[in-house]
Amino acid sequence: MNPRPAGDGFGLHLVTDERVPFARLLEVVDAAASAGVDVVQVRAKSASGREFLRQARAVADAVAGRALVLVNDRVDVALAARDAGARIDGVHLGQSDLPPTTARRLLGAHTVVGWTANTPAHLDAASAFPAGTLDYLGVGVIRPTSTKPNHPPVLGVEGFAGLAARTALPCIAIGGVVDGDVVALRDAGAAGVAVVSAICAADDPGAATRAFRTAAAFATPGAVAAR
Ligand SMILES: Cc1ncc(COP(=O)(O)OP(=O)(O)O)c(N)n1
Ligand SMILES: Cc1nc(C(=O)O)sc1CCOP(=O)(O)O
Ligand SMILES: [Mg+2]
Repeated sequence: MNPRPAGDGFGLHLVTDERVPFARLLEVVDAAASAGVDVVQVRAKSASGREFLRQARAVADAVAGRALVLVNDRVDVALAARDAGARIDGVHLGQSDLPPTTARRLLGAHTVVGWTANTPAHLDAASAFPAGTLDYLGVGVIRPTSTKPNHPPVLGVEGFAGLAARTALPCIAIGGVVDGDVVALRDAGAAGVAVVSAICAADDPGAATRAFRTAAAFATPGAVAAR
């Protein structure tokens, strides 16, 4: 089960920003879902398990089936939110979270499991998992970003391309990405982009989402050939 791309075939992931007051964040999620975001990932690094569960359920309610909803880091929170009736489509796991093989077993085949891969060794480890373990890789950072303190080294578009070339898995570019990067990242092999600030900090998150969608449409192979 791959993260469902929009009609232009380019995946747009919104990762929630815990710096934004939660009521505003739900407005952002609603606007982005209306404007065609493909995936909303609930990220709440400093929340308790109980608070993270509350946020995951509320985000899933706000999305209301218009995009996939993933939980960052916490398989237990994804399971608990599902148990409470929320539509949770999967998880995004980092290198220090539960192994993707465990997540796959616990969450089942019809669940999205994404994994962070920032180095050649991570890419090779991703390829070594049994087929069907992972749906996509998050690869970054493209640029320095204040959203993730102590983020991994900056790859730039060229560094991203080098990592993406090592795997057949879809690679989602993350870290400092803006809509003006979409064409270059797609040309570099990105199956999509994941953004926090570019949508969450925008005055008009719907317009910000549409700017990514428009850029992705211009970056489709057909549109490139037609230019
Ligand atoms: C799509 C996507 N890619 C990478 C990440 C980073 O995940 P992780 O390495 O677990 O870091 P945190 O987000 O937990 O700080 C991501 N969240 N999404
Ligand atoms: C959550 C996250 N993970 C990253 C990684 O490279 O693993 S970069 C990042 C933050 C992305 O936020 P923004 O779009 O505001 O730069
Ligand atoms: Mg993580």
